[in-house]
Amino acid sequence: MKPDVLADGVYRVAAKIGSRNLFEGIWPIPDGVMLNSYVVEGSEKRVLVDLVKDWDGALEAVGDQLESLSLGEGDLDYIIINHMEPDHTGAMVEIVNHYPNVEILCSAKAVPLIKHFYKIEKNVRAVSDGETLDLGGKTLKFFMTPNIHWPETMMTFLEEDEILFSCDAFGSFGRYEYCFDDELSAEEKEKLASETERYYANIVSSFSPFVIKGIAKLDGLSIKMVAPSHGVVWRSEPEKIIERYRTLASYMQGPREKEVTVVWSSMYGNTQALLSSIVDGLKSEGIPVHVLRVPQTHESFVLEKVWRSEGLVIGMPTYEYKMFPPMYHVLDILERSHVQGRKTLRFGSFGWSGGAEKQFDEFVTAMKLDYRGVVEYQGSPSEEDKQKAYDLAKALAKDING
Ligand SMILES: Cc1cc2nc3c(=O)[nH]c(=O)nc-3n(C[C@H](O)[C@H](O)[C@H](O)COP(=O)(O)O)c2cc1C
Repeated sequence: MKPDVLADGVYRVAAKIGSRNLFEGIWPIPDGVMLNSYVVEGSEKRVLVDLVKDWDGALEAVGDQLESLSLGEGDLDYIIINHMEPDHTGAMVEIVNHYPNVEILCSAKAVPLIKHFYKIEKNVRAVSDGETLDLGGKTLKFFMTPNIHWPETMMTFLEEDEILFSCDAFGSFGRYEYCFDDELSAEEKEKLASETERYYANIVSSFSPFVIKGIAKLDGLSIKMVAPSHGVVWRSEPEKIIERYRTLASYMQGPREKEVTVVWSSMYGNTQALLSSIVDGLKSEGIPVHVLRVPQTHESFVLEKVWRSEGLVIGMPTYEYKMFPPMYHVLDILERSHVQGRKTLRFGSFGWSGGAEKQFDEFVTAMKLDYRGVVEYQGSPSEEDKQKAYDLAKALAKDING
């Protein structure tokens, strides 16, 4: 890859990470992910904003691009660390060794993390909220935006070119042929939209109140480009991705989309036997329905759909006096991501004692679900069970549609 030019003296140096990797060791990335760093050259000082980890050749790729910008040994004055997560800092030791006199600028909360993760204490300086750094004709301004995504997170704004280096915020999964959103084909734009939403749900959703606060902090800034550390640079209408993130964050408290996500599992088909009654009942009200089976569908995709949906239906049998284990895992992920308040139904089969419902009740409480009831039956469902499921699902959809 070659560096991409954002403005005079401003470059993206990026690496494409392949699809065989899991992001954060959990989340599938069937279309890979971008690791973006940025170079800003003033007339006096040169800066690298965010780093990479040595992952799938990223360090070499970014190193080659830095060399092509004549950023050889000794030619870099500052490294800005917006966020300490190792996908943006993993190669810090190698990069600092290459630029031994470089000064690292970061938030106060990042200083001890740099010490403990990388044993680096020399030439590390905390910057404060609103502080500026003059590079000679280019001025960087720092905004503390804690918890988007870790407590030490900040963003960096290049005043003259009106470019926001936002690190994890406004990011997306996926690898893209081109640097800027307006260069993508219609097909790539579609992928970008859905990979932005899945990235948000998987990585950022739990921090939604901080996203809303962080966006409020950016109010009043004239932003020409949003340059995150994953995905593309938003150039065509940067306010749209900021608005999109505001909407995604608002799904935590609501309002959410008038949609229902049905998450179901079944060992021998008895729970599955009620699925069509549920789906038919929902669809009879014309509401969009997402139907996802677990464990066949990874929780990454389940979380994406549940995050946006006002309605949730969980189908699962009893297993060893408790919930079917893959569904327990999915609900645990949903709870950690602060999925709350969904209008919810459950259905499922048991053999002799039941037990799934008792354990599910704990999630109903923890997730503050607006629980509309359960259709639970021994063995296979009766015609009455099917009718009850249809009626409950229809009533749920009707209520959501308002
Ligand atoms: C490994 C295993 C453990 C089970 N444990 C229980 C149990 O503790 N209590 C119970 O009522 N049924 C239990 N069952 C029975 C199932 O809940 C029952 O077969 C149900 O119909 C399965 O639904 P499915 O066909 O949707 O998988 C168990 C079944 C299996 C295979």
